[in-house]
Amino acid sequence: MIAAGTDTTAETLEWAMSLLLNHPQSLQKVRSEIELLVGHDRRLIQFSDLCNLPYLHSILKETLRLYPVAPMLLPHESSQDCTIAGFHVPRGTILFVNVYHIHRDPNMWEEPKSFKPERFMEGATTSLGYKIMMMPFGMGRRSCPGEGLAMRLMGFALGAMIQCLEWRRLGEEEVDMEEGAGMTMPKAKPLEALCMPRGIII
Ligand code: HEM
Repeated sequence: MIAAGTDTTAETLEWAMSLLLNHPQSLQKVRSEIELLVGHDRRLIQFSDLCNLPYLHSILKETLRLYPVAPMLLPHESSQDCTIAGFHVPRGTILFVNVYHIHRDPNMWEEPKSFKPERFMEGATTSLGYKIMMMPFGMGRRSCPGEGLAMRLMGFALGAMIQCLEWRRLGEEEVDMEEGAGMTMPKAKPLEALCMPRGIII
């Protein structure tokens, strides 16, 4: 449980912050959302604020779409013979679901490789993919039991990092977004960035 809940959330936050550093307009937009809700009275965001921060939530979803930390989910074994998309799958076959590919399928997603948190905002005109092809936590009875906890924890952590700290890239160059190897999908190069305390915590 500890292993399943630590690398996954930490790596997703690293991907999210890397994406935000490469998309400063999204970083500014989410900061404005937080400030509009919390005000400037030095109050740290709380868990109860999360349901009123839809853009923050959309950033996490878009991060999990582009960089699902379990890109092939976990191996499953077919309990009986079945046919999937015309392929015969005998009982006892080990199956992987390539979520990384599904999340970037151009038949399902508009501009699949672009970072566009807006696609997850309510009322946005989204493609079919949004509703049925988003599965960073798996699907069905063996899907991740930590999903609710993970989304709240990551929302709070990312929100607090944005609220309390000013973030900058090391230079003009964009943050390298290459994926590394591993069962969970780490960044090939760990994120290095500059951060400074904002007025709210001084
Ligand atoms: C970004 C955060 C996380 C992601 C993306 C994630 C993703 C996943 C995925 C894809 C699976 C396998 C589902 C399948 O094979 O169909 C899984 C299983 C699991 N996850 Fe998570 N997870 C996250 C956080 C957490 C947290 C915070 C916990 C608990 C504290 C947790 C506990 C578990 C456990 C116990 C399983 C195994 C469930 C089973 O075998 O039935 N996960 N997770």
